[in-house]
Amino acid sequence: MSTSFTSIPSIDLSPTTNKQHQLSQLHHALTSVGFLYIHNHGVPADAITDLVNALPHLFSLTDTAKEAIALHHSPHFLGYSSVGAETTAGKLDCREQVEYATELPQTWSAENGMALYERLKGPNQWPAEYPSLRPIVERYIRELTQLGERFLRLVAEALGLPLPEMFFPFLSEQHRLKLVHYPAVSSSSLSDDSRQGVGPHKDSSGWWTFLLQASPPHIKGLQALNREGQWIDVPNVPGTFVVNIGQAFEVVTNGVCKATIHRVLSGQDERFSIPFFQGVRGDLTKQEAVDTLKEYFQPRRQRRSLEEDIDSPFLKGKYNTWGESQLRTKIRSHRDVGRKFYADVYEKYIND
Ligand SMILES: O=C(O)CCC(=O)C(=O)O
Ligand SMILES: [Fe+2]
Repeated sequence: MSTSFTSIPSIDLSPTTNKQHQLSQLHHALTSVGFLYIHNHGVPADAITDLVNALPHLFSLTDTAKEAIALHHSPHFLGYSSVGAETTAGKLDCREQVEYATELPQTWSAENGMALYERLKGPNQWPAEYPSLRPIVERYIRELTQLGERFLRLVAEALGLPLPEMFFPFLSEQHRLKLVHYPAVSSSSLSDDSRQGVGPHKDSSGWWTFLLQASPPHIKGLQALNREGQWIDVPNVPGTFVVNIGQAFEVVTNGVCKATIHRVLSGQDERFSIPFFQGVRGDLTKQEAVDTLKEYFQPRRQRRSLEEDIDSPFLKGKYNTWGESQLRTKIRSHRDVGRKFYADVYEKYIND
């Protein structure tokens, strides 16, 4: 569990910053907060502004154009989904989104014996009405892939691992990017809990999340939960990414680095955001995740069981690989896609 932090630390990634100070700040953020900002991150400003400027245009495409790239056309769960298509913590979220990923060919086929979760990898859907979007998104994914690797080296150092690339073998070749639009709601009469943009959750789809808040700083919404049960605002600080731990990283670090619960409240202004989910390799097994780096991560207190202390559906679930656990989550959240492309396993994943 995260501590009773009341603000989110910010780490300077500049190569010229004081290294000792940087690593000790990072260590604190990793083990006590689970949420941080990074600045001087090295991603070129125009790679960011090009994408930020694209979002209002993308989401103002016609319903027909959005339908043409809808998620239900894609066995890879890539594409557009409309407001009300997702629930989190048992309640409907209020956001529309387009999901992209590292552009890959589909190599899975029913005949070639590859694991079914390999079918999550495949090509994106690009809107014909907005051809200039593709190079902008592809460049951004490339830049964030590199940022993710730079950051992971520093994390390994801050956590005292002997080699900077010790987290790399857990990564997938596929990272996922969501372009998200929270429409404005008339919120004057609503309590915080009823303005659900996205409900309370830990990031379950990746290793680390790098989030770009893509609306002006006065537009709030993102909040992280501390140990006292207080929601702490995570405002948009220009020039930063918000970085947070995903559930697989929590497992691999033996619960020493926690994935912190967060949510988004909708407001009277629309809001845009862009989370990048660093991908985890599909064939990673529970055993491997738990054992590989265990010697470096001793929990601070005695625990009765691993599952008690590490709150991870992957660890608690029936399925042994990360890939299968992800596929199950995707099918359960987007049942139309599941029924259409994964008929053989649909019932199993819905009812297990
Ligand atoms: O929109 C945001 O600021 C956060 C979104 C988020 O937490 C998510 O999509 O996992
Ligand atoms: Fe999230």
